[in-house]
Amino acid sequence: MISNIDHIAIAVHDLENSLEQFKILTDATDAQIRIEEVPSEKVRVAFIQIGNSKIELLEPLGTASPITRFLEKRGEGLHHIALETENLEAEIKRTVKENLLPISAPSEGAGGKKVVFFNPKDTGKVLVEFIQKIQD
Ligand SMILES: CC[C@@H](C(=O)O)C(=O)SCCNC(=O)CCNC(=O)[C@H](O)C(C)(C)COP(=O)(O)OP(=O)(O)OC[C@H]1O[C@@H](n2cnc3c(N)ncnc32)[C@H](O)[C@@H]1OP(=O)(O)O
Ligand SMILES: [Co+2]
Repeated sequence: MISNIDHIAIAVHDLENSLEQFKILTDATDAQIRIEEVPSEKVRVAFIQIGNSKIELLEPLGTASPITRFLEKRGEGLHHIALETENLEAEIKRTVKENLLPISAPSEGAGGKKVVFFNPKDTGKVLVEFIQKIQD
């Protein structure tokens, strides 16, 4: 089951600069913000927690990052939405049954959570991430 919109991600050139803007927009305190490097995805990321969801700001780590390519082709802006589930494998099986296949096998995202992406060409030109909830 998809239980929540975990985050909405925005590709940015300069994480600190964009974070300052989004702190003003959201009135977030430092306690709501977490910054992390995710080498497996070649990104540096800032999460701003807002209720049950987050805004994820993505800065590329190096030229091979998918965010580098995105910024070159499309500039800064909305990059993906992430849908949360308690059972990633079950959700992948469910979509595969409907002929909707992920881009690749699940990998490690921010906070060590398992994530998987669907190609925007199959999902209304919007990149969609599934992210597995860590059980409390
Ligand atoms: C922080 C870790 C993790 C988390 O825990 O939340 C993350 O969020 S990591 C985020 C970064 N990682 C990824 O984005 C991985 C998944 N992405 C990919 O596999 C690729 O970027 C892609 C989506 C398959 C595109 O790669 P590629 O085909 O090589 O790029 P092109 O530049 O050739 O684009 C083809 C086509 O797709 C359009 N496109 C690209 N990115 C997006 C996007 N984010 N949203 C919508 N559309 C996108 C691009 O414009 C091209 O379209 P056309 O020009 O019309 O052909
Ligand atoms: Co994400």
